[in-house]
Amino acid sequence: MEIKDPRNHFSKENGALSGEKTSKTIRKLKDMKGFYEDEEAFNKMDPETVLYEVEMHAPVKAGTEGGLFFGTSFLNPGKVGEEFFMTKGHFHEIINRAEYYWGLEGEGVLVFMDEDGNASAEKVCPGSLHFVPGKIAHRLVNTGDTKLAVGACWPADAGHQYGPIAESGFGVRIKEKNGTIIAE
Ligand SMILES: O=P(O)(O)OC[C@H]1O[C@H](O)[C@H](O)[C@@H](O)[C@@H]1O
Ligand SMILES: [Fe+2]
Repeated sequence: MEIKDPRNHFSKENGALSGEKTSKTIRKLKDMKGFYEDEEAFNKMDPETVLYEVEMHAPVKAGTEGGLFFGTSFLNPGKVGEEFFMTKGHFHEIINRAEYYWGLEGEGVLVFMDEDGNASAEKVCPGSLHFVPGKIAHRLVNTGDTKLAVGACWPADAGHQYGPIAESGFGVRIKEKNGTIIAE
């Protein structure tokens, strides 16, 4: 029997993916209307500004029970007003589905929120490991001056539920005030 070469690779430095069945999603400022607090600052910025990119390895179809997806998110550094660049954030469509995140490069914060709107936050750094339990919304924030790269692995049938976040946010925003990173 032939021992084959691996079909996929990820960069040990920043998690960049290569190989079969990988895809890339780009999210720009214009995709996040209503997500940031300072609408005046938002409207002054170039809507084509790239906020983050997600590379994904999807060996099975979305919705496959028992399947897994593997991805790396790359968040650019920057702010809208005082608020750091962040992902949209989501609950899973099948809400009890959990997920792992791990920090690869850069500095950030992972914000969690339960179904009652109670929020909490953890620092993300190279080598940090984060378990996101089911029924918990999650959002990544880049609090550094460099790109934040974070790996993730989640069930292929988890799906994304953005509605509740678009409506009422996470109850907490990660900002820089007087040179300090705060959650308020
Ligand atoms: O979907 P967003 O909230 O914009 O986050 C961007 C992406 O971040 C991680 O890689 C998640 O595991 C993905 O499922 C998610 O799509
Ligand atoms: Fe998720």
